[in-house]
Amino acid sequence: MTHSSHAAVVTLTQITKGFDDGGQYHQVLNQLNLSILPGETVALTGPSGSGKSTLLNIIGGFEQADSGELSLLGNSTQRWGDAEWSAFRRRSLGVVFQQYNLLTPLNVADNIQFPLSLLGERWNDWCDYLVNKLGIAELTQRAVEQLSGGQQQRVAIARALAHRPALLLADEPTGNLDANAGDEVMQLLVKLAADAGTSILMVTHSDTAAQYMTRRWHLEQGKIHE
Ligand SMILES: Nc1ncnc2c1ncn2[C@@H]1O[C@H](COP(=O)(O)OP(=O)(O)OP(=O)(O)O)[C@@H](O)[C@H]1O
Repeated sequence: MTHSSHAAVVTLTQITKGFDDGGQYHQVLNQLNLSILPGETVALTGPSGSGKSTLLNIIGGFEQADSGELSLLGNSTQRWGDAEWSAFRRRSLGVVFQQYNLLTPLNVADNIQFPLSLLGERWNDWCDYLVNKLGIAELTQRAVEQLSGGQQQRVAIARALAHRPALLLADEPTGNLDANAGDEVMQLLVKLAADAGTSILMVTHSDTAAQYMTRRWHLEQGKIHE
């Protein structure tokens, strides 16, 4: 896999996806042509059921489009098998969900180190920077289930950015937080992703959260309106 710093992080060409809905074909994504450049941040909005999660899942390789082409970091994914997808996710992808999905038997530091350990790397200065900025430096030895929701989401952000991925996929990252905690998390997410050179694609129902991104894709009836 080559990695050109000038290539788009994500390029979708004529991406189409539908599902069988009780014998009827229901088209969710209709010939989408989109790209995300290095460092760009995009809010993905749209009504419930419009296909936002489906689009995120296709970009992360968790679901396959019916037709069209997906390129990541300038590489067509058409012929990728499990090994190429794993390598891409390990090296170049971070994810943050509404449910924090932390590894509960592990403490904070081990959660943050986890993506690095998959790359044969260790805790480093960037990890120190992340936990300091996120205000969780004092919590690194704590079990994650002892933390508040806002604290757990900060740990999830540190884990998602620990390996400075090219792309962060976020699905309602502030969905479980109150307005103040949500604003704080969004500010930190945007700042730290910028420091890491990470592009963001974030699904959200929240206008407030969407405003933190520089672009907005509104998905409705299979099409994106920007
Ligand atoms: N595996 C599947 N099999 C059948 N239908 C599916 C499948 N996955 C998604 N769908 C359908 O595709 C449509 C889009 O679903 P998706 O979850 O992507 O929407 P969404 O915009 O993320 O919704 P929400 O905002 O409610 O999370 C929905 O009508 C859903 O029922």
